Amino acid sequence: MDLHQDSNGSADSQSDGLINGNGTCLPAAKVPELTKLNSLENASSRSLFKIVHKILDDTIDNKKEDVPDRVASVLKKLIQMTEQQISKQAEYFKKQKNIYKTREEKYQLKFKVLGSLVIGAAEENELIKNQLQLIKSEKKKIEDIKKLEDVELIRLRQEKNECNLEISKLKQEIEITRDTYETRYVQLEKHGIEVESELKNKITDLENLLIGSRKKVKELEKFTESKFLRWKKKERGYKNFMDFQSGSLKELRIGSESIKQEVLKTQQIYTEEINQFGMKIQGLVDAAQNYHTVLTENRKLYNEVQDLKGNIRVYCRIRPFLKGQSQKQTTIEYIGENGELIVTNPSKQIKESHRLFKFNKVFSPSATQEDVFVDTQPLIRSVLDGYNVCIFAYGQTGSGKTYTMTGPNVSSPEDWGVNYRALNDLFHLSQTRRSSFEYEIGVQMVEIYNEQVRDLLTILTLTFHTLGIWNSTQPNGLAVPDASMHPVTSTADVLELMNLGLTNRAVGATALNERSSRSHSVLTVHVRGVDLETNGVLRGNLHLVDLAGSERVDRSEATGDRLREAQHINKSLSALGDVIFALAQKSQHVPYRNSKLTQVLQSSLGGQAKTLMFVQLNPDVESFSETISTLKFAERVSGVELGAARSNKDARGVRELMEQVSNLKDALSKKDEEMVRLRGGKTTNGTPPRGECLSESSSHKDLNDDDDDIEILGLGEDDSEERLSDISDGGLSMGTETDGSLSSIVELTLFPGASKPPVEKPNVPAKLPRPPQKVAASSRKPVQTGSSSSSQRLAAAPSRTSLTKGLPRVSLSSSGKKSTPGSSSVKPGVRR
Ligand SMILES: Nc1ncnc2c1ncn2[C@@H]1O[C@H](COP(=O)(O)OP(=O)(O)OP(=O)(O)O)[C@@H](O)[C@H]1O
Repeated sequence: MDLHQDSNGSADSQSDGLINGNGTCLPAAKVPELTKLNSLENASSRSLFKIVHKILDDTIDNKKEDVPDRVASVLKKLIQMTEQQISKQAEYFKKQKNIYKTREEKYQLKFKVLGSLVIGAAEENELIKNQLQLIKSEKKKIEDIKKLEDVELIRLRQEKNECNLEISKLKQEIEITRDTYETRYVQLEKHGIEVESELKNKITDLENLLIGSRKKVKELEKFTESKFLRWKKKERGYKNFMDFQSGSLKELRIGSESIKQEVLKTQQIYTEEINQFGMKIQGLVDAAQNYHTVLTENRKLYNEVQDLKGNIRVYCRIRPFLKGQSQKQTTIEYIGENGELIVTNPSKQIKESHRLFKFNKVFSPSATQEDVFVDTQPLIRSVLDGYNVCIFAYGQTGSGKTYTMTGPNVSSPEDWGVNYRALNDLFHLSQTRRSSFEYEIGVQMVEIYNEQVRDLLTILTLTFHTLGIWNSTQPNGLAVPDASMHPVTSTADVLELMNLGLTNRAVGATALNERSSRSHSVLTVHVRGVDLETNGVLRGNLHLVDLAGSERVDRSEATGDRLREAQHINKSLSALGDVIFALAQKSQHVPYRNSKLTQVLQSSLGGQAKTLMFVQLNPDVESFSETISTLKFAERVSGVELGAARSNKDARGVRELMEQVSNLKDALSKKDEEMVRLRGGKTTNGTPPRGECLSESSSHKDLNDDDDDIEILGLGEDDSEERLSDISDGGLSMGTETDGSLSSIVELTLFPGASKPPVEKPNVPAKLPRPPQKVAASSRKPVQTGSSSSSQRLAAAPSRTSLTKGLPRVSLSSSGKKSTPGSSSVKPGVRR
């Protein structure tokens, strides 16, 4: 606030006077009095300033000396007032500030309220707008309806007019109709009166009739009553009859109850008996199980004996249908676990279409390379013990010979055939024996093509060098010394060499098989072992032979070179058959020299070697006749005994083996006795149990197994023997062929486990297949069957039959040179 203003806010004093406390201006002459202290108290600041100015002016003008005290007091007062005013002003400002603050807050609140009010108002506004919109649309609709109603109203009005017109018309019509009806009514009334009188007459007539009818009803009631009484009588009679019937029914029930009790008793007795019977059967099952164990052991022993006797083993392998052949019909009807095989020609449902063969083993199409090798392994391993072993694959083109011997894919060990697996196994075994033996293994591989021997392990040149063959008595035991010998120490070496060999192998094309091998390939593994303890040397060699296809020449449609090839192949296969046969006959002369193949294999086909033949079959029905001739050949081979295999070491070993043979024979006879005991002792006709017979001829074991099976099925001894004897009529053959009608019987009798139910045939054949061993065995005694005709037939059986019966004939005629006399036939029971 301006200092020139007093506390009451009065106006400025005049320039020449002072303003007093009431706001009036003081004259300048009174100033000195006012400056006295008590009067200054109430002076305003403006007047004080004026006083100060006056004093100062006076002082300047008059130069008075008492001025300073008064001035000082005035100034002091002035300052105090100024201070008070300032503090008042400050307080006033503070208050004002607080007031403003509260006002501001209030206003802010109001602002907020107003803001929310504004938002609410806006929303409301929006709603109202919407409602307005709705009302507008509603209004429009109502207006539309109203328009429609107006139109309707006009239409109704028109209708009303029309109706009015109609009504007036109708009214006129009604008037007319009423008049006509009235006249009609009068007429009808007249008529009614006439009819009434008529009806009254009729009613009196009817009443008379009713009286008559009532009379009749009464009569009828009397008649019905008498009938009812009669029926009642009858009912009583029936009731008596029913009572009698129910009485007898009760009696029947009691009777049936007692029968039931009896049946229950009988059932109980039966159950007990069945339980006892079950226990007996259990005993029989146990016995049968033991019997089977004994059978298995016997079979093992038999195999060992057969091994020692030197029987040529025959394994039959059936190849599966190739891709794209799945729709083809198969000729294989049955594959038994014990080497039985039934082939049939499904396209010809004739009697002879079923044929049974029996070999050491039959591998089904699903058999793996490993399965095949596992059964071959023991034979291969004996090479390390100094034995000569020959394994060859025989069969028509495309039947799987190369698959079995070599395998389809060398790079995959699972596909390896017998060749690779054999060498692999030999390496493995020689390693495990290295502490007691030191082995050297060498490999030769030759091919016999058109009767020329060629080395397959030299680098291929355009012209093959034909090699000479030495006989096996050469000091080094090599049949083809000129063929390169390759020492091998690992499977990798073998793989490398055989790859070279396979590349070099001559492959020709025929109509039957594009890849058909038209040559025999012979892989020979030579093993030389030194016993580190005794320094004794043993030598063994293994011939692994993949023969060329055995099919007939006419079928392959070959001409020219191919015909010549086929003739050579057939000639060598015939020669192989002849050699095997001569060995079986113990002939003085064995015709090794008839073919290069037999010359090469000489050391492994002799009496001291172990021989295994894989018979390969194509299951395709088109190959049926080839299959049969292959199987016939194999069947003949399977019965051939070459004599005990001998190890190529000192004689001590042979003696040991002979001892082993007699020990095995003893063990076998014991087993036979045990088996007879299990089967229930002696036979009914007093003959010694067959086991005793068989113990004398242990090589009959397979047949014996069959006999046992027959007996289990309840066929009489005599009967079965007769049949078995009859079979030998077949001559040489190891008697395993049979006709079509036999198949079911064969299944039932030889393979009781076969699931196929036997089909009843009208003519049961008198022959049963006879496994080869029985016929071929030298020590076989004629079986006492009580049927003289069968034994006569056995005696009268042809003495010799060609071993090469199943072989193609073209080569024989074309070569013009047949095997040595005696080699073309075989005795039915090969005697030793
Ligand atoms: N067990 C099998 N499993 C699968 N395929 C097989 C079997 N056996 C043979 N094959 C196939 O059948 C075909 C013919 O087989 P392979 O060449 O071994 O017959 P082959 O008898 O050696 O014929 P060739 O007389 O011409 O030498 C081949 O494609 C082969 O892979």
